[in-house]
Order: sequence, then C-alpha cells, then structure tokens
Amino acid sequence: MALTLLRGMRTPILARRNSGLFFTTLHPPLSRLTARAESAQATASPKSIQLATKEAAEQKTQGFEAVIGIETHVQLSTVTKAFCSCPYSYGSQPNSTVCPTCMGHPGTLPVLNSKVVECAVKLGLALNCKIAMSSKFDRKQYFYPDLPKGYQISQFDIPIAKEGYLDLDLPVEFGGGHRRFGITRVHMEEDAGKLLHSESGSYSQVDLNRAGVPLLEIVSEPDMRTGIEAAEYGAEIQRLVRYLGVSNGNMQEGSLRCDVNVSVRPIGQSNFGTKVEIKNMNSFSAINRAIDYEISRQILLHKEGQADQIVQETRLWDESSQKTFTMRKKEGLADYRYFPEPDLPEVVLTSDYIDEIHKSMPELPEAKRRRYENMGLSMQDVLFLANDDNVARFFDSTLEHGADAKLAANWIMGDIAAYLKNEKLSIDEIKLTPLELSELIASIKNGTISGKIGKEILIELIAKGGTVKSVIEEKDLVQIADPAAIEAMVDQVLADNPKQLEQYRSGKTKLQGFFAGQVMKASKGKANPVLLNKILGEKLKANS
Ligand SMILES: Nc1ncnc2c1ncn2[C@@H]1O[C@H](COP(=O)(O)OP(=O)(O)OP(=O)(O)O)[C@@H](O)[C@H]1O
Ligand SMILES: [Mg+2]
Ligand SMILES: [Mg+2]
Repeated sequence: MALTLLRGMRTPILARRNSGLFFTTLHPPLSRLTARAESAQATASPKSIQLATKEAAEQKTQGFEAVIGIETHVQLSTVTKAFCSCPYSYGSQPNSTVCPTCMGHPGTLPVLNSKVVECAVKLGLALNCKIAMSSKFDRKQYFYPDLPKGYQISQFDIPIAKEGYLDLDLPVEFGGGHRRFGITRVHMEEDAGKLLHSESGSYSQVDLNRAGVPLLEIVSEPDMRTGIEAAEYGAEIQRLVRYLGVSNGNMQEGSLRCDVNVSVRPIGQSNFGTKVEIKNMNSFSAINRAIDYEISRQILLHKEGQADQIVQETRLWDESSQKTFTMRKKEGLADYRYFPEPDLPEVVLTSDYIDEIHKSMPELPEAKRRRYENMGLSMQDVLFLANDDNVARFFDSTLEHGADAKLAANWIMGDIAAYLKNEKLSIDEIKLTPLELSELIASIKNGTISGKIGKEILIELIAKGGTVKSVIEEKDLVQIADPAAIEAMVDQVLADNPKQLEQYRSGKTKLQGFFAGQVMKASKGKANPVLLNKILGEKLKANS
C-alpha cells in the first residue's frame, strides 16, 4: 500500500487507496525540477558547462583549491523503527510497514528504540568522538509530502557524539598516503518516506514504509580537498558501519547516503567560498565524479567573473548527463525552526553503559590495517584484506591455523578473489574453510603437492568443501618426489622425442622447457618441479 497525491489537488488525500500509495500535489516531482534546471543551465552557459566536464582535471589545478565536507546518512538495521515498533525491510509493499506513529497521526507519541542509542554510541566511539552523557531530540520543521508529521525528529544543539576523526589510507593507485578527517558530530534522527514520481509528472505517490526508520547522520569537517578523498571517506564510513554491524551500508538501496558540500577558493585564501550541497550519488565513483564536475563548474564561474552565481543551494547529481543541477535553494537554520522535542525525554547515559559498548566492539578497519602493515604486507594487500570484514576474518583465521601471512594473502587475493568475482559470491558463501586453506598452504610448503595441483584442490574445496587430505587421496594427487620415478619418466620422454633431443644437442637448449613440460604432463602435474628440473638437466648434459 502507498499514498498518492494527485496533481491539481490542494490537500493530500489522507485515506489509503487500493494501490497502497498516497497521492501528492505539494511539490513538483524532482525529475521535473531537474529537467527545468537543466534547461535553465543549458540557456545560461552551454559552452561553459561542456568545457567544465571535458577539462575537469586541468581546471582543478589552475590556482584554485576545493573544500569538501560530507554529511552521511546511515540507515540502521535495527529490527524496528526509531520511535515505534514497525519493522522495516527494503522493497516491502508500499505502506505495509506503517502505524499511526510513523504516519504522524495526531495523538500518537514516539518511544525511543534503545538499539538506536546503542548503534549511535558504537559509531560515535568508532569515529573517536566524545559521547554526550546527556543529549536530547529536537524537531526540524520542513514541509514535504514524504514527511508526514511536518517535522523530522533529529538532534540539533546537543548531538549524541561530537568532535571525532576518521583515519584512512588512500589506495596506492591514487597516490597512497594516510589521511585524518575531522568528524564534527554524529546525531540520531529518523528517515522520511519515499516519493515515487509518475512518468508523466502529473502525480506523485508516497510510500511511508521508510518514515521513522532510524538514521545516524555523520557530519564531517570540511577537511577533504579532492573527489578521491571524499569517495574514500565514504568508503571508510561504509566499512566502519559494516564492521560494527549497525547498517548494511548499501548505497543502491539508500542505506548509506552521502551529501557532499563543495566550495572552491583561490589557493592561499583562508576564508571558505560559498558551499553547494550535492545529493543523489549512489556509488563512491559517482561521489568522485559529482565533486570533480562541481569543482570545475565553480572554478569556471570564478574565472568568468560570475562567482556571485555560486549560491548556497542543493544540487542533484544526474548520472545520465554526468552533471549537477539546481534542486532547491538551501534552507537556512532559521527556516527549520528547530525546537526541543517535547514528547521525548533526554537521553541520559552512564559510563558503565558506554564502557560495555566499547568492550563489545570488534577490531576496526584502521587498527586492522596497522596490524597487517606490521606483518610486513604491502599497502595494496593491507587495503584489500581490511576492506571487507568477512575477508579480514577469513584471513585472520587462516593465520591462526598457522599459515604464513604473505602466502595466505596471495591465495585470498589471487585464486579465491578471482573465483568469488566470477561466481558473484562473498567469502562467507564458499565451502572452503580457513583451516583447509592453511592445510593447503602447508601441503605445498612440505612438498606433498605442487603449487599447480594446489590450485586445483583449492577450486574443489571452494565448490564442494571437504579436506585437503581427502581430495589428495581421492584423486591420487600426492606429488611424485621419488627421484627414481622421475628419472624413469624423464628417460621415457627423451626416448619418445628423438627429433627434439637432436635439436637440443645442436644448440637449441631452450628445449629443456619443452621436455620438462612433457614430463609434467606424463606425471599429470604431480612431479616435483625442482627435482624434475634437476634430473632433466643432468640427463640432457649426459646426452649432449
Ligand atoms: N564552505 C564550505 N565548503 C565546503 N563544505 C563546507 C563548507 N562549510 C561547511 N561545509 C561542510 O558542509 C557540511 C554542512 O553540514 P550540516 O549538516 O552542518 O549543515 P547543512 O547541510 O546546512 O544541514 P542539513 O543537515 O539540513 O543538510 C559539513 O560537512 C561541513 O563540513
Ligand atoms: Mg546538508
Ligand atoms: Mg546535515
């Protein structure tokens, strides 16, 4: 079920329709706003905009510097909503998980879900913030059909966490390096519903399932200077919420939404320029591209003497045109008319409560990266392994079973990662266990099997499970390390290939590789390669 608001009607219909969607007329659909903005832009300065896209990279360095701050909304994966007992799951039938409280009916009262506080404290601690022993909720007023109460319950002047920082390592391909970005605050709030706009633009529909779903908003300091830094900041927040288990961090489903604020200033100027807020990016790469576009758009306006056209506004990123467009002028603080939420008491915490949460937290990405780095792994390996907590757990567990760190990393990043990518699986969905990976590594190291056979066994274990030992026995894969057996095979191959032997004798010594290959083939890949090459070398010498 979802609400539908019909175009031309003065007030929204409050009754539910069969479709479940409520109808709205209050605002033109965003798609039409975008279209309108697009045509305005097009007539304003078409050449400039085109130029901005093409020359984004060059423009960036021409005497200007970008300043970027990010507001990240993290949708919490609690069982019930923030202030009522409705469940929420992405993709449910419209308006099927709603109640009078989250639909904002008069006379209903919110009751705070304690899990939301727990998640907020977890994330606040993970972001190195000061946790407020006492914080409160406020009402943030604005009128939009997806906000049934006409205000959002949020936190204004006393957020649950503030003054933290986030550490990350930039990927090697982007120049590498460690970065620390300031975190201004983390506060609790509720999500709004969703508007679905008709193709024709004549009506919009409202789905209130998402209304009242708990969010944490993380506000960063304006510490980033490039699109890459901003995208990596977003990726690190995603990693954190997944490690902590507070959210699935899925950007496509909107569980993680980054609004980026961008301004530019001439290098050397200490004051910030006017910021523009950009929304609607559903991947980290889109964040990077949207910022690059916006930086070049703003620099171009500066260069054309039109800096006054950069106004505090919200712009939407449009993936198809790879541009940003005006969505609305930004509300100022006064427009929100914040005031304390009278229906919710203060959130008062004890230090025991905070300590308990602290103790329950897993090792976080930054600590993991430093630990892996200290094992002597390259930054590329470190970033790969710590990127996904399931992968990191698998790696750690393999090491606990005695495997060498570099060898385990190579297997996980090489053959295992390739298999996962191919089959679109995650590491916790395969049958291979960390114990068996460590056994496999040990079996290669002690010469029971060759590396080549190891790869075959690995695939078998990933797909079907079982143990290294059982696969070796079942398929008779034990490496042939008996010199007499290898010698016999070498003799046979030399006898079977008289022409090549003749060529070898007359100087084509590269043919040693050919003979080695033939022996390996005859042994079904089981001959110990070191021994094989040694014996073959000796035989060839004796034969020439
Ligand atoms: N001049 C600037 N250039 C770029 N970023 C800025 C600038 N000034 C502030 N910022 C960043 O903009 C963001 C502002 O977020 P904040 O939530 O405080 O306000 P808002 O966007 O006005 O509010 P709302 O939550 O209603 O969107 C912060 O991340 C901050 O670091
Ligand atoms: Mg904002
Ligand atoms: Mg904000």
